[in-house]
Amino acid sequence: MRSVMLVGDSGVGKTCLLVRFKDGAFLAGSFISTVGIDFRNKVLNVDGVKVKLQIWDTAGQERFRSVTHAYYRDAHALLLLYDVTNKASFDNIRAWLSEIHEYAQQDVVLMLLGNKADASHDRSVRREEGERLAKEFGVPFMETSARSGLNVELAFTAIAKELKHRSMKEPDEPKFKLHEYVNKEMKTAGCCRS
Ligand SMILES: Nc1nc2c(ncn2[C@@H]2O[C@H](COP(=O)(O)OP(=O)(O)OP(=O)(O)O)[C@@H](O)[C@H]2O)c(=O)[nH]1
Repeated sequence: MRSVMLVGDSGVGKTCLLVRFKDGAFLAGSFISTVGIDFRNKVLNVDGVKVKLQIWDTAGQERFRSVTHAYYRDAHALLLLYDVTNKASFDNIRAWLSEIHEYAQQDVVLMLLGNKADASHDRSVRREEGERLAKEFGVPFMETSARSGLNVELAFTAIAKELKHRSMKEPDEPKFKLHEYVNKEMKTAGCCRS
């Protein structure tokens, strides 16, 4: 079982992203903030191998930070989210990265996601800004939408591929490079993969 944690400000869409991935649906209706931490399991078939993901949905609210800090250490991968319609959530990414640096394992698999890419009218963070920040910190990046499904499957599959590769360590197998995989997928998909 590989453990993946969703982190980022309150309201960026962590719960919705997980529900979209797990159930293929958008959690419409009023926003119910996560209290503390919650998890869902999902088994993925990665190149013919079953990869079990335990996906932790953390509360973004400041008052739950001490609860979530305790879980960082056990995470094999982190999906760090901001909301493209909320500039403050983007500006906070630097603070999230230093928190990750402090509490997570050094070799944790990390990916930055700009969520709510569907909300083009309310957008306040351009894709290029997300790309630039991700490049500065050397992490793979993609925009997602829990509402439309854009890149949701891809984000989790990319993480699962990397985790599978790390756990197998077969010397004959060519090294999987998460960065290259994401870049290639983004290029083929163009702007609008769902
Ligand atoms: N347009 C749009 N709205 C979204 C998307 N994802 C989430 N939302 C909305 O954003 C709000 C917050 O979503 P949540 O998934 O509950 O946010 P969260 O990050 O889990 O918040 P906390 O639990 O407080 O940390 C809800 O009203 C969702 O309907 C998306 O991809 N597009």
